[in-house]
Amino acid sequence: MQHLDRAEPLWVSAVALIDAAGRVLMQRRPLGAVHGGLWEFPGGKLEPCEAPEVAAARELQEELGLVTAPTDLVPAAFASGRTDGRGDRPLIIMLFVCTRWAGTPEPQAGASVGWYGPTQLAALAMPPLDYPLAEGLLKILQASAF
Ligand SMILES: Nc1nc2c([nH]c(=O)n2[C@@H]2O[C@H](COP(=O)(O)OP(=O)(O)OP(=O)(O)O)[C@@H](O)[C@H]2O)c(=O)[nH]1
Repeated sequence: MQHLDRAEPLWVSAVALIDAAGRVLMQRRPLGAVHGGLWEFPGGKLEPCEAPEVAAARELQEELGLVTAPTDLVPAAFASGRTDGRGDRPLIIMLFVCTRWAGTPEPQAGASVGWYGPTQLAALAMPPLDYPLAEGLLKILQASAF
């Protein structure tokens, strides 16, 4: 009999911004934060009753000052695990691909961003669930014309 987990999952939306050269924007978490210094896809937690695409667009605006339309966010991959740091609950991260946005990424204090090609992306140090997300993304990028 499987153990029933009664903790509410934490739902997170994340975005792979792809530029004209096929590079992916990654964000480095501030040192001292949970997963400090690691590279992740920009994004964040869904607010109550918020649709994943809407959360993803909101997080891009809040974290990087970028404007995107939720309709320009294409579902690409998801990863499931458990939260690290504070608490221990199921964690589900939904990754979208986006090739159209307005603005130049401006990371918040302590964070930084970089554009990475597929080989570089695979070699970055990331939080645990960003690895399967990156793997899923790279398969999609290989198979498509993004
Ligand atoms: N991207 C990513 N986030 C993870 C992983 N594991 C894990 O617990 N998280 C947590 O998922 C949450 C992502 O939401 P967020 O991006 O809005 O969080 P945040 O940096 O503002 O930090 P916060 O939790 O202090 O508000 C964070 O609490 C982060 O620590 C993982 O493998 N990848």
